[in-house]
Amino acid sequence: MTKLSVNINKIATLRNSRGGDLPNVVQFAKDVQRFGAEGVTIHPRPDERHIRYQDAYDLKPEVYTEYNIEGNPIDKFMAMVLEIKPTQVTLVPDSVDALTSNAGWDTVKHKGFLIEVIQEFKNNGIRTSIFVDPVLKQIEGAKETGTDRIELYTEAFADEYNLGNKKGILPYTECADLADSLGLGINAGHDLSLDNIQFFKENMPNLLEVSIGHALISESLYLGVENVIQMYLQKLK
Ligand SMILES: CC(=O)[C@@H](O)[C@H](O)COP(=O)(O)O
Ligand SMILES: NCC(=O)COP(=O)(O)O
Repeated sequence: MTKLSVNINKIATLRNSRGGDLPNVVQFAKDVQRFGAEGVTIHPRPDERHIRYQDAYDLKPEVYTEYNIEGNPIDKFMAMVLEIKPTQVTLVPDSVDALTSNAGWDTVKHKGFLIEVIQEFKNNGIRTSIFVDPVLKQIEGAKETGTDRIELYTEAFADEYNLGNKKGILPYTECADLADSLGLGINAGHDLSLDNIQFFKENMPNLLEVSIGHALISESLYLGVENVIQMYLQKLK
């Protein structure tokens, strides 16, 4: 059984575009859980252009499933996560100006830093995960940091799948086998969608959790628009 954690960054991005509180991020988190999502993921960035730090606090009492906070562990991020104490923190090495996450950690180069940060989160009872590319030496490096889990960065898989190349799954299955043998839990995310998720899941038997945002929110718009148009037409009669 693989848990679905819904990344609600896009809801905050839409809200921020008009400055008000529509759509309401906390209400959306409550709704996705009511509809069956098994977790809520947010990824606050230093410039807060998507989800804001205040949202992370506001969500805390409302997320009764798994609360996963992703981000680069700069001081401000660490202080916030240590105060909120979500179920899981996922460490992502984003640069400040990254449009979206675009690389996993170099777990070999940053081993010392990651050991320190992970220890601090674990001492506070927060499960840890590290965002990594599907590269065997990065999985071995992740094991040495003491992390509970890895999150496999799935953009490369999604791109290949889109092009019709199903072999793009192979680095992921190899890394998953290795992670499993090392006792690391396996999460995955980035560009997963209704198109590719079933194939990914079927090939990753030990997949604990996926976090999905961009495609899931876009698909919700496409799949919901007919209903909403009909509702407007009724009111305009
Ligand atoms: C680590 C990861 O792949 C996601 O957190 C992704 O970065 C979503 O963040 P944005 O919605 O800010 O692009
Ligand atoms: N960790 C990945 C995530 O939260 C969502 O990524 P995406 O579906 O928005 O690409």
